[in-house]
Amino acid sequence: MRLDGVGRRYGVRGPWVLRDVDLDVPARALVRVEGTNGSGKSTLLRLLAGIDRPSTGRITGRPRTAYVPERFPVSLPFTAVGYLTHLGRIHGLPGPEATRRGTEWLERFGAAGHARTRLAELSKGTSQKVAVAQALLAEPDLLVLDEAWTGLDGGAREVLDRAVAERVADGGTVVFVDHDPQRLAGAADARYRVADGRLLTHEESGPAAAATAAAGPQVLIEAEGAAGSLPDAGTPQLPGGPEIAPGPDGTTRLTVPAAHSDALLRALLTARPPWHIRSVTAVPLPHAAALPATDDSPAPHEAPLP
Ligand SMILES: Nc1ncnc2c1ncn2[C@@H]1O[C@H](COP(=O)(O)OP(=O)(O)OP(=O)(O)O)[C@@H](O)[C@H]1O
Repeated sequence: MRLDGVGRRYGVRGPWVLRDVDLDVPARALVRVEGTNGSGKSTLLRLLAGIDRPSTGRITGRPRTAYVPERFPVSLPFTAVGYLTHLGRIHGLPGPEATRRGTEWLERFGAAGHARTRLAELSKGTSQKVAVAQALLAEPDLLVLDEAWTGLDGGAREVLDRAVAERVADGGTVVFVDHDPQRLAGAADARYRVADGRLLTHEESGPAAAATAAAGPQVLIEAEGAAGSLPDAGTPQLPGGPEIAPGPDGTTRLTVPAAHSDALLRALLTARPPWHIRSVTAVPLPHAAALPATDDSPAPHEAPLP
């Protein structure tokens, strides 16, 4: 499956929760997604699970997918096994096979005694076992787990850890979010972080990367536009978290690490109404002044944009 230029905002004027997400979801892989509260992890997982659609961009090549949402709809009028049979049929299984697999997963999770209990009467932990079982019984090619371990007892967490490993061993892909940084520690094939509306690889987002970006080359963008046209102006959601200062003739000067300048330019140019870019200038590194000057030192690059 592939995400190309995917963005998601809630409401036509809402702030962008995700922007410009390009992602190849590999086959046979365990993928961890991290990020602070409210950064957009669940939003990304809903897009990956296919239960929400991007506001912009495209998702192609969707495999057979199952999803454990962050919140389970407990008010549905089913017993646990009735619900699992129903969901199994939605996943394309014949009814008796869906019931067999559902019952088996309830047994594995130590919840067989609640097979005939109505969903509304289940404890939170047992509801979560049912939520996880409905996804596992489908044996999907892509399994999306949004904090699926939360509320499970220790034994059930181990069963889910094993089930995830089995899915990947069978050639599936599991994408998960979990608040415990030790969850499946060391097993993930890829790690991503949602930050400032962007999806970054673990390497791009680590403290070392942040420090390198901050200490590395900076770019000064001089632009003209209506402050109100940038929904995220002045918030960390603006790519690269630029330093913003008034410039000459009513312009605004935005300084960002060079690694984020393209993303910031895109944000300015796609704002409504769009900003006009006056100039983009590489800022010399602060320690450059301490180095002996040479005649062939590169001059700061200054490039007015069309
Ligand atoms: N259905 C919705 N309607 C409006 N805004 C939403 C909706 N769902 C999420 N948001 C907003 O999108 C942003 C990202 O939310 P999301 O739930 O994706 O973050 P998260 O990283 O999963 O957070 P948490 O770690 O707290 O679960 C938040 O500002 C949230 O308020």
